[in-house]
Amino acid sequence: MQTLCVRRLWGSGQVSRLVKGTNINRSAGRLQHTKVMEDDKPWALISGASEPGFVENLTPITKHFQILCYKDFLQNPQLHGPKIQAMLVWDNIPPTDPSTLQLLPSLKVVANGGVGIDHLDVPYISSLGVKVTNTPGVVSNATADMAMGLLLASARKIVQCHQISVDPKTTNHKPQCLMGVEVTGSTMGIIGMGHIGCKIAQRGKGFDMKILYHNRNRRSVEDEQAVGATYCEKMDDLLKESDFVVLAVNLSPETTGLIGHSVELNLMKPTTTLVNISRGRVVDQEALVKALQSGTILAAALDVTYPEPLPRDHPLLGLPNVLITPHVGTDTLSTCRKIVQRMVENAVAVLKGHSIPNEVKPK
Ligand SMILES: O=C(O)[C@H](O)CO
Repeated sequence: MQTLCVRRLWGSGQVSRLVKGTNINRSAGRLQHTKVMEDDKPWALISGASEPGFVENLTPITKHFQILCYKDFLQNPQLHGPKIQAMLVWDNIPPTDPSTLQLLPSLKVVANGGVGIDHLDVPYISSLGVKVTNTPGVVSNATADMAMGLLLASARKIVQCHQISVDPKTTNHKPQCLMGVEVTGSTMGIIGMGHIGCKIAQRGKGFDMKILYHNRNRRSVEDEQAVGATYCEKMDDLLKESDFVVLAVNLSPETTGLIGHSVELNLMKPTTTLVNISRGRVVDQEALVKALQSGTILAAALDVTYPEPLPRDHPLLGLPNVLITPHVGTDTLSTCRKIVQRMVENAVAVLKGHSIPNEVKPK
């Protein structure tokens, strides 16, 4: 039996009626859960692993779109075809493989929620005449906060401190192994000085840190002064000097495996902590495991890995000097609201032929 489950429009309370032109037989008597507005709003397909309704409830998407979740779309071939004009990509889960795109002949925009678009094949999507957009800027503060959170938590062993504090079997609440690393006055090397990198630098300044950075292109002197960061033309110099190396680059063919064993990890000091809030593949993970096991570097604090999540038997999970979070850099309610808002603005701009706030062009 086929079940139709177009997402319920929150608060609408309206009589069910399918948008005209959608070829679904109402007489099947399975539409009692389907609330669809009686208007001509374009349909948007939404991907993601969040709980049903999560994204739609962050901001009033339904003012602009009739929303259809990807699972429902897959299960209901009646919904394939020309209705859907926008795809809203959430959680970096992109249903943009060629076979899915074939089912969406009227698609005009793939609007990504987030700045990283490494999960999208932009040249291919663009070759179909479909625009791609992302949400830079709005993610930066939350991601920079997370970088500092990971850095501090790793340096001051906050997770271990918590575990010992709540362990009913503990007799020694302040063992020496909880001794931390001083953050104030240390040196932070930021690789990737885009919007997020700059925000991390500003935060580092608040901790009286010396800030070094390496970037494809040197920032202007004004930018450097504004964030108080010193440029290292050679990444090696940054790696040798930093107490905390923070990765804030986009994932691209040039940055894949940027931090590997034979050179980069070996250049770091045995007292250095690696913080990654960019993408897991920027680091050669096997090399990282070896470097952490052998004491080549002190610790790693990772919001991103590959894959995500790691298999439960992955060696990184068993190391005492690793702190891992599940790619939550942008996950605050207010930032997620801003992301969805921007996704929608981008998608609406494409459909209305207006200037697009954040178009991503194929390289
Ligand atoms: O790219 C981003 O903005 C975040 O990692 C969320 O995907």
